[in-house]
Amino acid sequence: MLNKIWRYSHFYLTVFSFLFLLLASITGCFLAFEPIQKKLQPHYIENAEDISVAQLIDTLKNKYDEVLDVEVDKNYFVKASVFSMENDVDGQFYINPFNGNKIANIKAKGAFFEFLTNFHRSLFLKTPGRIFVGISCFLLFLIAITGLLLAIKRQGGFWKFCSKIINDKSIQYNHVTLGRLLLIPIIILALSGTYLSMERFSLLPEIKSIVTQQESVSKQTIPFSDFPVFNSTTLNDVKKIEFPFSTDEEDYFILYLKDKELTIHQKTGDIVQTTHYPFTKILSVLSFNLHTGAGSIIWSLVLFISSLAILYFMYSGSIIAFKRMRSKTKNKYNANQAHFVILIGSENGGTKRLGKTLQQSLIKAGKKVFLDDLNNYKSYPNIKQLIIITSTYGDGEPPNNANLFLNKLQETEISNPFTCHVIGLGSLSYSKFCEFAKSIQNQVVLQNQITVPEKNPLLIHNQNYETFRNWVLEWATSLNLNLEIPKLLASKKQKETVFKVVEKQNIIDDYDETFKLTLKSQKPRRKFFPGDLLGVTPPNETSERLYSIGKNSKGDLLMSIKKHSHGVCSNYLNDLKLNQELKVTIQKNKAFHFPKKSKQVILIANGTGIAPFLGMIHQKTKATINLYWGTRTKTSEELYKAQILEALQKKTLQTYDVVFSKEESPYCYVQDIIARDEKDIVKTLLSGGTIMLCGLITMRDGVFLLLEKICSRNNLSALEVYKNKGQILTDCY
Ligand SMILES: Cc1cc2nc3c(=O)[nH]c(=O)nc-3n(C[C@H](O)[C@H](O)[C@H](O)COP(=O)(O)O)c2cc1C
Repeated sequence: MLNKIWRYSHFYLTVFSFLFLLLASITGCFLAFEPIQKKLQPHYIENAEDISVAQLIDTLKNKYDEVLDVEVDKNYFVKASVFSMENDVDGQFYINPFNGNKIANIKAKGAFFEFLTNFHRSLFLKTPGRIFVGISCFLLFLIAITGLLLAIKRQGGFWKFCSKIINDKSIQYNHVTLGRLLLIPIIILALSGTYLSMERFSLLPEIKSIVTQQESVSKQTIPFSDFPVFNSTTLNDVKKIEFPFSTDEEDYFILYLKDKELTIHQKTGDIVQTTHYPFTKILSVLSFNLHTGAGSIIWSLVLFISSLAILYFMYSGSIIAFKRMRSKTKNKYNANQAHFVILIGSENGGTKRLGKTLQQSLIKAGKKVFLDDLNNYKSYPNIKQLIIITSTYGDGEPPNNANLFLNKLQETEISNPFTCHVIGLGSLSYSKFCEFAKSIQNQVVLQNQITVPEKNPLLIHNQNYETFRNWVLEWATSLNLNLEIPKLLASKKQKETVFKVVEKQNIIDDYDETFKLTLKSQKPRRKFFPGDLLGVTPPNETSERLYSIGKNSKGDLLMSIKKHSHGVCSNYLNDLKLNQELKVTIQKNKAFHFPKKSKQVILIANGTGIAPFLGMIHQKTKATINLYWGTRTKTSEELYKAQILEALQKKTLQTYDVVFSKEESPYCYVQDIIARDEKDIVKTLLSGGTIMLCGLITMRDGVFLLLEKICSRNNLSALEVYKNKGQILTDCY
């Protein structure tokens, strides 16, 4: 409940103050450079703050006929007002406090910074603007605090707040990590700004200065340079020194320090009056310095980074909020009608996306399905299958919308029996990998009315969609369900690109017809990688077909397609003529890109699944590549032979093994030669190398069976571990 309050407050506070924070942060970024730019001025004298007042007064009295006052600003620039017989050194100007020499005239504040300061303070809206900026500043403080509370919850408690955050490359990771780093400067920025606004509108309590008076006790006249108070005070503490108006004893030195004012007898050097400023005034000076960075380059830089970070938080926060809103649940059937119930445990919406994809596939297959949060679990009168998909947070804890589930599971009476499957999403970087899914599995097996076919839940690392999709397909097959689940998670509509057919080659053998299309990108040129997917929508059709694509050594796009006699898309592509243009989309498929870090890569394909590998074998890489391909006949090999030989010659491909299932040969299927090369497989898995599979699901299942045996025969980890580590990549259909 509390967590919900923090989350909504964090969100709505940001929404209310969005525009003001945006403008204030942008101007703040520039204003942070003002103190830096000041320190780079020629009249900046290093170590000026260490000079004693006695030394400064002595120097000035000797140099000028009369001195009226001296001011020391936040950057320790010293301004003196003097009378002198020499014209050019009369009036007020900057001096070098070491020798009293004039170093620069006083200039008005730069027009640029003047403009920015006014905009930053009031957005040129005068008093209402100042009020809004002040309120936004306070809201920024509340946003920081609610963000802190949310982060503490996410990390699994106050003491774990500072523990390592695992980089799951998500925008949340950047949001939380940066927030943790810059939390304190941002809170200081927000509080000091709020304080200055409160002071401006007289909202601070009125506290009077405390004045204490003393009699001048000594009667002896001593030189200024011997005054104890002048000797013990350096310019570091001084804001202003007013000199006595005349030599009359009733006229005093007034020394304005950061926290008090001293009235000093001009003959004896005794302090005759001390005015202690109230703490509200001292805080005001401190707030000004902290909010503007005055006097410190390092703090100015911290403020600059913090202002930039606020802009980033607004961006990343918007993306996170948008993703959450997009993952809101919509149901076609209600809980009472549903035969299939999908319950989700998700904090940031990733898990919900998978649930929604399954929901849509089931609806397309004509099934009554209901999707909800795990926390809303109740009795479902018509349920047959319950699918629980959940992530894990904190240190093995439930995500926000699932913390009540385990209790509800025990308390809810089940009216009719059903089957339950549990899928866990998590990250292997956490010691308690998918712990919450495991806890659910342990609890559901104890329920009498629930059948749990799997001994263990399916555990998915890094939201690997391919693993999820494969599970769904297997689950659907076990229920005799004809389920279509997209190859890729739905993403935003892709832009269409025009390609031209530059080569087409057909091969017909005794079994089927296969053809290879070479396409050149026309305008707008599109970058693509082998393994990406090409979306083709045949004329008069609405649904897009996706093909894995390769690349030849010239950078042209390669497609390898089997012609189906009634296949609308394969016939459309086969009918394309040379130089004919076609509009397609390219969908990034990062999950099947060539691994950049692996030193050894084994590529396994059957049939037209060789297409993406035709590109990968031409890549410049330090990895050793071994290609295994299974096809039916020697004739079908002719389509790709030239490219494969070229790669072998150029040594971008190290070995190539082909097996023919319909020819006389020692091996029939790719699994057979892989079994022959067991040692290489073991070496690849142990050295962190990658095995990539592309082709038919039946081929994939056969290879997986073999790999499982190889793993257990050689005392390797279970195949699942390598899949989860991303060492086994598949693109199968
Ligand atoms: C702060 C934090 C703590 C996490 N703790 C765990 C954990 O203990 N075990 C685990 O397997 N995954 C953990 N994860 C990973 C998430 O479960 C994983 O990223 C999941 O896919 C997020 O799904 P969602 O977007 O639906 O919330 C953690 C992630 C974060 C950001």
